[in-house]
Amino acid sequence: MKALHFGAGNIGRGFIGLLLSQSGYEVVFSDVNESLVRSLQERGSYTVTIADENGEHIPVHGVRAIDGRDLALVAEEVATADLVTTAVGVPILKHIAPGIAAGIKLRMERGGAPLHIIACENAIGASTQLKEHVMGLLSPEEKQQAASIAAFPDSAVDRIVPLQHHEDPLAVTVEPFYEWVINRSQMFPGAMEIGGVHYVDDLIPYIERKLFTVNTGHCSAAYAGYRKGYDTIQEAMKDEEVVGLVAGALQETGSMLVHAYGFDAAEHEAYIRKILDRFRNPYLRDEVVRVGRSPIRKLSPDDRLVRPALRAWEQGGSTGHLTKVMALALKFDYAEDPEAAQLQSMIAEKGARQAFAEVSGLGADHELTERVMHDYEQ
Ligand SMILES: NC(=O)c1ccc[n+]([C@@H]2O[C@H](COP(=O)([O-])OP(=O)(O)OC[C@H]3O[C@@H](n4cnc5c(N)ncnc54)[C@H](O)[C@@H]3O)[C@@H](O)[C@H]2O)c1
Ligand SMILES: O=P(O)(O)OC[C@@H](O)[C@@H](O)[C@H](O)[C@H](O)CO
Repeated sequence: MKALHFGAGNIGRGFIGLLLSQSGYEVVFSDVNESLVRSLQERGSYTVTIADENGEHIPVHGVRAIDGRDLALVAEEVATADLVTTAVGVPILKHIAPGIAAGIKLRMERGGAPLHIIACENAIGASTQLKEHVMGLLSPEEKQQAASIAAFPDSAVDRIVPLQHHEDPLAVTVEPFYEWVINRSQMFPGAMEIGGVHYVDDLIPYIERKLFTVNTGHCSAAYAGYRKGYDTIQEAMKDEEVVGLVAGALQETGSMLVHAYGFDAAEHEAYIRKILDRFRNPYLRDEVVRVGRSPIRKLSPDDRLVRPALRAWEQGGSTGHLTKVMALALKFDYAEDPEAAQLQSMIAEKGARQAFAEVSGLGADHELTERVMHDYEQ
């Protein structure tokens, strides 16, 4: 069995590639980073280290890599794969769509077997977004035929993999915890399941619980930590003021999630506590600028801040910590992050209120915008 995985970066090598290899797949990475592709081609293996007291090294053997810019090569791999996965970042999905569309066409010409294409990105409905990009490149007839040969089940992935700073460019250190949940109801019936993956019939509660707890909490620590001059999440989580903000934001999203999905309140509390401990993992060094990266995406309507805050507000719940985090996101002026730079230019040009209204999709005079602006001024 062969899995083609787009994105040989941190989560690609440290989570998806590792798990697929352990499940018996030959893993082929497609990436546009030339030196990364060359190293993988030369070595055909890499090592994942688990960030805990044992520091286990897990070798991943028998991997291949291809240049993601070579459309014909990508299409050939898609046409002959048993599974396609991605971890490239949501904005990149449209750029990998042409190779996938060309591969599906080849597969249809050759009468190939049905294929699952799974985006492992931090977003609600990422595979569905990828499907729209891919289908947009096919003719109406091809689209109809493609529906019976390619399915795009949505998924939720959870494993903290920081930026890597090793001498070995392929080495990757990951936290021990991992969770990969896939929406079975979007799969072809009777399809083979991947070992170590949790399959569910309704993904929405899982992806929202993950995104609005792990990622809301994570970016709260990042934006507060950045403001206070900390380099890492681990340093920020030693500051009681930061922890108070993170925990407060997670109480707000937690009440909203328990109310919306009927999660057991005590179990959700335990889930939050475990996540706070994961952020504190002393064997990891996770930079605040990675976790806070792309603040425009993180402040967008369906992402980890605006969506849970709006839903909590609609339910009559508290949002005071979430609005503070959004104000801190507006203050994330890390010049090397292109979205942070763009957001700061928007703020300089139009003012913070208008910039926030545009990126969040909330009106300039929405009550939540008022609260964010109040926190921003403070
Ligand atoms: N790192 C984490 O802790 C983590 C955890 C869960 C989910 N995610 C999600 O996984 C995705 C990737 O995150 P990451 O931290 O691994 O980032 P990363 O930057 O380490 O990896 C992304 C990889 O995609 C490659 N890429 C870019 N354009 C490409 C293209 N056109 N074709 C093929 N490859 C291309 C890059 O060269 C890079 O190697 C993001 O959506 C992120 O939100 C990350
Ligand atoms: O990848 P992003 O930019 O959406 O979010 C940054 C981190 O919060 C994220 O990568 C987490 O480490 C990951 O989602 C944990 O599962």
